[in-house]
Amino acid sequence: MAEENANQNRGGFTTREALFYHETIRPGKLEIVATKPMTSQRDLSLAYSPGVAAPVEAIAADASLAARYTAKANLVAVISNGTAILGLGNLGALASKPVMEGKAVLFKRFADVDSIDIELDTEDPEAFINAVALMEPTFGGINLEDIKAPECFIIEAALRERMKIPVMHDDQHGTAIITAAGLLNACYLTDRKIEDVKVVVNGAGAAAIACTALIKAMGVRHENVIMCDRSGPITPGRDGVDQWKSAHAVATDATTLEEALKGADIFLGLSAAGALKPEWVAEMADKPIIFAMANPTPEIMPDEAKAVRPDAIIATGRSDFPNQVNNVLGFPFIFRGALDVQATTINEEMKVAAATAIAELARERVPEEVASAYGKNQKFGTDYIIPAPFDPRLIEVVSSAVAKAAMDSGVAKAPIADLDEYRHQLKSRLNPTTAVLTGVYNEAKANPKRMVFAEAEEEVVLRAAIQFRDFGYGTPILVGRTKAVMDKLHQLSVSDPGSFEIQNSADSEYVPAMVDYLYKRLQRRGYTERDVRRMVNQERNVFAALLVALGHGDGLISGVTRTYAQTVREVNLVLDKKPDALPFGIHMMIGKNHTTFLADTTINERPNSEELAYIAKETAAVARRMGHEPRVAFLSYSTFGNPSGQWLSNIRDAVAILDRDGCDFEYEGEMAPDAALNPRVMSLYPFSRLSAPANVLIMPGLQSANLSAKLLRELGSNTTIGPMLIGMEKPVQIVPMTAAAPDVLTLAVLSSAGVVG
Ligand SMILES: NC(=O)C1=CN([C@@H]2O[C@H](COP(=O)(O)OP(=O)(O)OC[C@H]3O[C@@H](n4cnc5c(N)ncnc54)[C@H](OP(=O)(O)O)[C@@H]3O)[C@@H](O)[C@H]2O)C=CC1
Ligand SMILES: CC(=O)C(=O)O
Ligand SMILES: [Mg+2]
Repeated sequence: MAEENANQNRGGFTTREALFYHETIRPGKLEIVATKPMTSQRDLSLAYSPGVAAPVEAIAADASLAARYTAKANLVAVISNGTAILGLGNLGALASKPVMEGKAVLFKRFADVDSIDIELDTEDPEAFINAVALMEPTFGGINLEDIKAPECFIIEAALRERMKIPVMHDDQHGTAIITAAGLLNACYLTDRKIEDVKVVVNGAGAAAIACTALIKAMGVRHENVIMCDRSGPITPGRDGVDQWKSAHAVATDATTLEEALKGADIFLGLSAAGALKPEWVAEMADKPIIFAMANPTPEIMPDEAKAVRPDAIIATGRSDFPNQVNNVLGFPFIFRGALDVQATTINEEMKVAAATAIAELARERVPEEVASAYGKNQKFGTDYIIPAPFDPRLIEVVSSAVAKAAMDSGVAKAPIADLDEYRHQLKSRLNPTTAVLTGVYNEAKANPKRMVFAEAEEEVVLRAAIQFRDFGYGTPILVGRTKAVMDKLHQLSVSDPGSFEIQNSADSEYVPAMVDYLYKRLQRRGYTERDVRRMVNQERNVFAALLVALGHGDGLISGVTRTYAQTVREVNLVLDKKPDALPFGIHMMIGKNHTTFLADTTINERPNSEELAYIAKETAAVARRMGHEPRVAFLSYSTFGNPSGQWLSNIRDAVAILDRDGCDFEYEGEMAPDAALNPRVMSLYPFSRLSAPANVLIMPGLQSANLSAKLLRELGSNTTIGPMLIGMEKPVQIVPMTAAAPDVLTLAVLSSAGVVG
């Protein structure tokens, strides 16, 4: 690779970096992961011979059981012959593999659809059709990709006819759905009526023809669309025009793309890099809408278009510019919905439902995860006409709309009875935290509290506070300098900043009472009134805790500007622990199939047996409040005395205390983590009182607890929530200094729902 090629800028990275990405870790972007254990002779017998005969016979007797006993129902093939790889042209089946692997990964990442790429080395439609049709037993759906027109039309129509599973050529229909959604919103933003817009489509291939058909079905008038191919506008009777292009022929005086664009409202580019010149854009109507969707290089770069038409709305197919109009927003979610109802096809109703759902979603407030991922505030407008691919709402909203449309139009073999429950499952599918925390969120909403956000000048905290209010969890009280907080609220495009309660120690009416209260509390602990006044005025944790102590707020959240220990110290100046309580910390680890609670991860360095027993009981209670039947393991390096050691008696005594107290949950110890968590190791100890792997792990000391929590956060694949502080007289939560807004929000909600505290 010549050095200048290696360093070619490809939009924020070089050719070398893109190649390294594909080469490193292991070549390519995909691997297959088994869903069942395969570690013992028994596993082998079950998975393969003789066990596998059971599902074989069942499926032979009833084909529908393939959905139950195999991966078929959630498996989609991404199939290409490489004749139209993005906008790079016909580079052959093998060269298309990186794109197809990529699409397979996107299926998994965005919609938990298992997917595999298949590249077929043929340009003969008949051979292609036969090869794909024969694969019907393997897959739940077929996503055709990057097959050029007009062969793609013949191939897709034949396969839809022959196969009883959904077949969709993504470059046609996936693209059309997203384009329609984007155009609806762009027209809305520029006050255009869909039936009046004048559109020039550049390109007359797979994507262009399908997009044009769909926007016409949604109201754009046939005579208002001029479609151009490499030879210019397609007019009735023009030579060399096939049946698919001629369906969009219109009479026009324009003989070139340039002429066609004069006065046009919309340019829809599904052609090739650089096909649109800035000087032609200059001739378009006011507030022109420019969708330059060729990949990887658009028909015109956004800055070139903006330079001549600052009033334009511009979209491309790329992730590195605003308004990514790309079928990645569609195909994962469309297939998710289709698979979930076992749709026999993807019909027009399902496509229109998807387009409408995506368009409507863009008009709603953008969630924090998206704002964090994109590093800026996104709000419906000319630079945000369509949701971003990382928007976690897409799966819920688009897939459920598609599933419903499939049911309503009679193509669902397995209709869903409870669509609300289905939406909930969709949400949880990618984010197990959602499933675990939904009950807590609902509890918070049912009984909204006033939560003091002690560090409201910090953006992560402010974002969390805004969501706390907007999602109806309660009322945030923002502690900070009034102007600094107001400026940040404006920067975050909050429409009603004046409606937030801001508490500023410089002018709060509560200060005299606070000083009075705190002085009484601290005067015999070495503090003068002047010390106290200074702390109230200058220490935001002290001021915030006083708001709670004096009843102006129900709970407190802090931690991003001070270390954990310092924040605890400042809060303790004002608030006590609960009588007879031992404050401690819990980390919650949420994995795909299990949730585990770890304690004490923050406060007590060497808990004695009474303290360990207390921590176990309280952590079990938190687990239960969060809907998990607790199974407590007291962890150690030793399992039931082996190896022996001098640190074990504490743990044994803690178990004896639970025996004495007659607890209503399972507990056991001392045990090493494998004896607590791994069923095979557990089976070596048939006398153990744990009926299943433990989900509450009581650690022997702060060192091991804190290290484990942090190691799991850094090295494990689980989502970590916490530390959650237990045992304070008022709900107080202290987040890590590295917390992002969703972490702050989660702890605020857990606290306000009374689940922890
Ligand atoms: N953003 C997105 O989500 C998507 C973008 N695309 C992009 O759309 C483009 C076309 O893809 P696809 O439809 O699958 O490919 P096809 O091969 O089916 O179609 C290509 C079309 O583009 C036309 N074309 C090529 N160069 C020019 C040019 N300079 N001026 C006018 N027309 C031109 C061809 O004209 P002719 O018929 O005369 O050969 C043909 O009609 C690609 O760049 C692709 O990356 C596609 C799908 C999704
Ligand atoms: C995005 C896509 O599918 C394409 O450019 O072909
Ligand atoms: Mg494509």
